[in-house]
Amino acid sequence: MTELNRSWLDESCVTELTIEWCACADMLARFAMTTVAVIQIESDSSPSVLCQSGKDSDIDAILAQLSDELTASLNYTAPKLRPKPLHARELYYPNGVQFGFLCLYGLVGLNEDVLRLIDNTVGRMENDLAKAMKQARTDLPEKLNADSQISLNHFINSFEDQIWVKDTQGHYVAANQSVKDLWQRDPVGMSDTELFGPERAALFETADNQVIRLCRQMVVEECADPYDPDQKTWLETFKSPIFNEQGTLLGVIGMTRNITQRKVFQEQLNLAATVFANSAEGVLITDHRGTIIEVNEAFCSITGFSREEALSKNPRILNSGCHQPEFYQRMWQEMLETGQWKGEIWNRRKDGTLYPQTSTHSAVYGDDGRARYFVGIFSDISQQKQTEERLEHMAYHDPLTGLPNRAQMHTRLDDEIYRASRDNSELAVIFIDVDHFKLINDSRGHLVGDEVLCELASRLKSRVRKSDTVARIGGDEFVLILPNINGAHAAANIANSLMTLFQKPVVLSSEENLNLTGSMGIALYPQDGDNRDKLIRNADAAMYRAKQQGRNNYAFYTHALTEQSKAHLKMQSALHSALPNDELSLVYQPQFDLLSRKIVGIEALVRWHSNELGEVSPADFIPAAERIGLVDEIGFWVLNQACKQGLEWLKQGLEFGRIAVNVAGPQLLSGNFVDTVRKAIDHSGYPASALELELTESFMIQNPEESIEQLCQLRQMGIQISIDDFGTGYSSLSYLKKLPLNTLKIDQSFISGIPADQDSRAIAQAIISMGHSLSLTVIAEGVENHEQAEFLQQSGCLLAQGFLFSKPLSADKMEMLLSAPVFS
Ligand SMILES: Nc1nc2c(ncn2[C@@H]2O[C@@H]3COP(=O)(O)O[C@H]4[C@@H](O)[C@H](n5cnc6c(=O)[nH]c(N)nc65)O[C@@H]4COP(=O)(O)O[C@H]3[C@H]2O)c(=O)[nH]1
Repeated sequence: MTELNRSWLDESCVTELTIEWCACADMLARFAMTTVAVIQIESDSSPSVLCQSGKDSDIDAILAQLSDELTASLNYTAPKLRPKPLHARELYYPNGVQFGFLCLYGLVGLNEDVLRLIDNTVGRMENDLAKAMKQARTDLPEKLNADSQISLNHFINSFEDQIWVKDTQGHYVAANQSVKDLWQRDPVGMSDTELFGPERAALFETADNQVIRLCRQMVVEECADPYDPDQKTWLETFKSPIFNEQGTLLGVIGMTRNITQRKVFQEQLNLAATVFANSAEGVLITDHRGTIIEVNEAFCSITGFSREEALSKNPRILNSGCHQPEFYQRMWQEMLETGQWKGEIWNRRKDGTLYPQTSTHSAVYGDDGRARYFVGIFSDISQQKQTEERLEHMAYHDPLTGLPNRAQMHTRLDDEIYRASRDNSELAVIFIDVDHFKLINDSRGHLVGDEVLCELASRLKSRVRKSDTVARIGGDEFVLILPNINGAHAAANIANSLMTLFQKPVVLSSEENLNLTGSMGIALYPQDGDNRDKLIRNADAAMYRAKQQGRNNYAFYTHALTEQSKAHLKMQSALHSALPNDELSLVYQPQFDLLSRKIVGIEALVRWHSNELGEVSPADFIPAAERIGLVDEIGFWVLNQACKQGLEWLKQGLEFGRIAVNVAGPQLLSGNFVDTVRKAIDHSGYPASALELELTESFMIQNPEESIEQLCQLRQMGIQISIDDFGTGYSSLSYLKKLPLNTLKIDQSFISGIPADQDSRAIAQAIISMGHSLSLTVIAEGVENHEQAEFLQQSGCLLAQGFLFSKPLSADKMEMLLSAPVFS
């Protein structure tokens, strides 16, 4: 409190001093023979003359000069005033604040005596100022209380905050009860040094001085409460300088409150802000309309959107399109109902890549109970998902070969059984065991064993369809699940082809070759077991039988199936040599007009006399040829042969109407059937109008599109089209109308039931009338007796073939028959 010159003195005190100092001034004026004045400096008003002796006309000018200087000085900092008169001495309060000047004007000379008297006078005056100040300090509380109905003490004691007043000397002159309670003493008369020690006092004083210098209220956050040993208490003090009506500084008043709680909140807020900013989890905050109002750094690094790009957008910018709208509807509904939603979402980053995240969305409610904000906290769980997938893969796969393990095989088999039962289809389970694998392991070591297993795994995988399962269920045991298998033969075919996988030696990394064999067991669903355990058990049992039978073999669960499939396989392999070995031939069965008894047509039927197997029925080998892809070749041979033979007979002048040749469905599906037929006709020179092609009804129904177009082309060539085995395929009238047909051939299963079976009779009659209504020729096959012929004739079917008239004949015999004019 050094610079500012404000009076500590009230009016009565000033009057007293004026009286006293006037006498002093008079005495000095007389002794020094000059004019003496005491000027009081006040910062917020003009300097004033407190007392004056003698007369000096310059006094007004001097006062004006002082006033200008004071006004020019900033912030109430009093300038070191040096009035113009010859001699002036400054007057100070004991605390160093300047009170004013003792001025001597028109001084003739300054001798030692005058100077001593001046010193004495200044000393006396400053002594008076000190006394007055002391008195003023003592009187201050009473002064503050004066004329107040509510006493100041009442007033300040009613605050819980600590209120105190210090004088310009830094002594407490007033304190409310709260101060006394907290500090456990009455601080009045004491200084901060006495109360808190010099260090803390210095801090307080610095703040006090600053308040005084700025001459306005300040808020100072002060260090921890000195009485708090843990230093956890924080104080906030409003400090303000106190001035009297004249603007003289009286001291400093302070109001201190405990802001520890606020500090704690503030710290928590700071902490939360730091957590928000530095969290590894992405955070986004939207307003109640769903507009993004804040995101954190992690949000930006996860999504790729900068803060500026995200703000004021809708979180839909992250929409991946992977979820249905209902998913988001359910999410919002749950959040609005419960205030929170937790779950996993697939989102899309700015660069378009998808990523999974776990999210917690929470609503933040306002005082009115309405959701004001929504906070979403999320983590990118791509890594976690990958780990989970890896773990799941490990849980369900064999680590050595990467194939599904036993657990996975069980699940897949259950699924396939369910599918097969739903679709009414069959499936096969094949159990494979490497023969003498233990020997390999023991003699060559486990590493070689592992190499063998890996090689086998990849061979097995490469041999089956994608929808099939190859599993390794332990050691050298593999299990194959083959859904949608078409019977035991198909399973046997696959088993056979799997056997060939063992034939090629395994080339080890040491470049050695290792020859292996395997044994397999096959169980079929549903015939060998309708559940997983039964199928596996039975396939396993079958595999043991294969081992017992000498290994390097496969076996079905039932012995009969094994034999049958082996026979089939044998037939299939023999079939490959049927054409090259010239083992095929044709026989011819005539077709008759029942009224005229004349031959109106001949059906060509293929025969196979296998060198290895003997006579094999076309009912067996034609389907086998279809399976192994030989039917086109055989069909072409039959067609050529029939055309050649027909031309031969025509050349001989024999009349036989047409030659009918059977066509297997796959021939039509091959795509170049029409060309094949054209080639056969062109090569042989046989007239197309004398050729009839027979297709089964079941094939035409299953493949209507493929059939109709090609049949139309054949018709255009003049070839007759007949539908074989009619009545077994449930063709509708409307479908039949679309087909370019000439003839319906009633299936022999209906003819065989005539005359005894009423249904057969009715069906035959219905077919006959249907054929006639469509203007088609109707012929019956498999007529074996007169009753059947009689019935057909009466029912309007006038064409027939069958053992009653003739069995299929060799070309020679047929020729003889054709030469005999009429059948009797
Ligand atoms: N029980 C009985 N059977 C009679 C009678 N009359 C004729 N059959 C037999 O009935 C079958 C008629 O041929 P499919 O219905 O076309 O049935 C044929 C046909 O679907 C197929 N097939 C025969 N040859 C060929 C051919 O060259 N190509 C094609 N794709 N299939 C052929 O093989 C099936 C069987 O032929 P096959 O054994 O020759 O048997 C012939 C024939 O010998 C009879 O009165 N009673």
